[in-house]
Amino acid sequence: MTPFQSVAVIGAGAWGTALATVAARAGRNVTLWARNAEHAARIAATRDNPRLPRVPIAPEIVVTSDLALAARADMLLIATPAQHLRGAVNLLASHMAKPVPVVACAKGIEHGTHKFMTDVIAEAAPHALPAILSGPSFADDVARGLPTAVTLAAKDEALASNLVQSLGSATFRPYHTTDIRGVEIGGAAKNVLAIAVGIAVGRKLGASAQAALTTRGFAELTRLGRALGARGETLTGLSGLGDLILTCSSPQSRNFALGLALGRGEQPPAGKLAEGESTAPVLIELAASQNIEMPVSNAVASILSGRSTIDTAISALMTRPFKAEE
Ligand SMILES: NC(=O)C1=CN([C@@H]2O[C@H](COP(=O)(O)OP(=O)(O)OC[C@H]3O[C@@H](n4cnc5c(N)ncnc54)[C@H](OP(=O)(O)O)[C@@H]3O)[C@@H](O)[C@H]2O)C=CC1
Ligand SMILES: O=C(CO)COP(=O)(O)O
Repeated sequence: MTPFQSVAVIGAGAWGTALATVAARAGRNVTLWARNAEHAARIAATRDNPRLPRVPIAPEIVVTSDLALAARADMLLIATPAQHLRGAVNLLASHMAKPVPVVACAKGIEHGTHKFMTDVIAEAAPHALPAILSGPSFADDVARGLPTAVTLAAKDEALASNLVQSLGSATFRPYHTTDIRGVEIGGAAKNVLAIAVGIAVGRKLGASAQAALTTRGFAELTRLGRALGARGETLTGLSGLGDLILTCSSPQSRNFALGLALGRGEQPPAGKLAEGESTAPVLIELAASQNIEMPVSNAVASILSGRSTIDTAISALMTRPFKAEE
């Protein structure tokens, strides 16, 4: 029997709902927590979440807005947006009676502190056992049971492996690692880079430009990862290169779709969370503090803040001094 029989998912958005479905398929007793009591009641009654429409929510998943109930689970998955993760874990911490694994499922870096998600968990809930789950996985694909593989990292290898045993199934295949930082960097940076590639595609710059930007984006993600102690195999693995490839190649990605709209000169899709928008300014601050060059991410941050037009940013990227490829 798995050491973690019950799972609570905190945050009933698209990803939280998909993860609740994953845990139920793996045979766990699942609670899905929504912060809004009315939303929780509606999802519980209709077994449908407007944030992930047309994906039936299994009857055995308990949907609630009672945080004390959710906090009783053997493991907790936090699926809020990255900038709300601290607030959610702060609330949870007062209900956590014993040290339980708290798995960050958000992709980003906290504004102001430059902290990655597991560091935020460790600060907000000192008794938690922080972990992170990330990789190429669209909520809709995952919830529909399409084959998906991700990375799950915790400091302790046995814990990471037990978490994998608790969530894995024939359609959802997590790989474990102890390289928490590597997993966090890949998930945060790929969203910013996907906006860049979306812009290029929206501007009709061609398939060659799409491949070049994705590859040079990966080079800067790797540079930052190495500087922060990430392992090469994590950066080239599912949560790094894997998620970058997915997000930089599909309009199903909200980050890519945001870039696409910007590149076409259209209004970005309304009400869609694109984490890269929040991550871009903090990512380039973090890179600058480490003396790491991230020209593609810088271009995205400049465009989003209005400091640069798209055409100026593209021209600046293409006229940088020639250099050796690394
Ligand atoms: N969607 C996807 O395919 C994937 C998403 N992710 C990551 O998961 C994270 C969440 O994304 P996603 O679920 O798609 O986003 P959504 O916009 O679909 O949902 C976000 C959810 O978070 C809830 N929320 C916001 N603030 C808080 C808070 N303070 N406490 C509790 N809940 C809160 C919202 O509640 P309310 O409804 O009340 O506003 C909403 O239900 C992001 O970091 C994203 O990068 C990772 C992999 C795949
Ligand atoms: O993280 C994701 C896929 O791995 C989801 O990507 P978007 O947030 O860009 O939709």
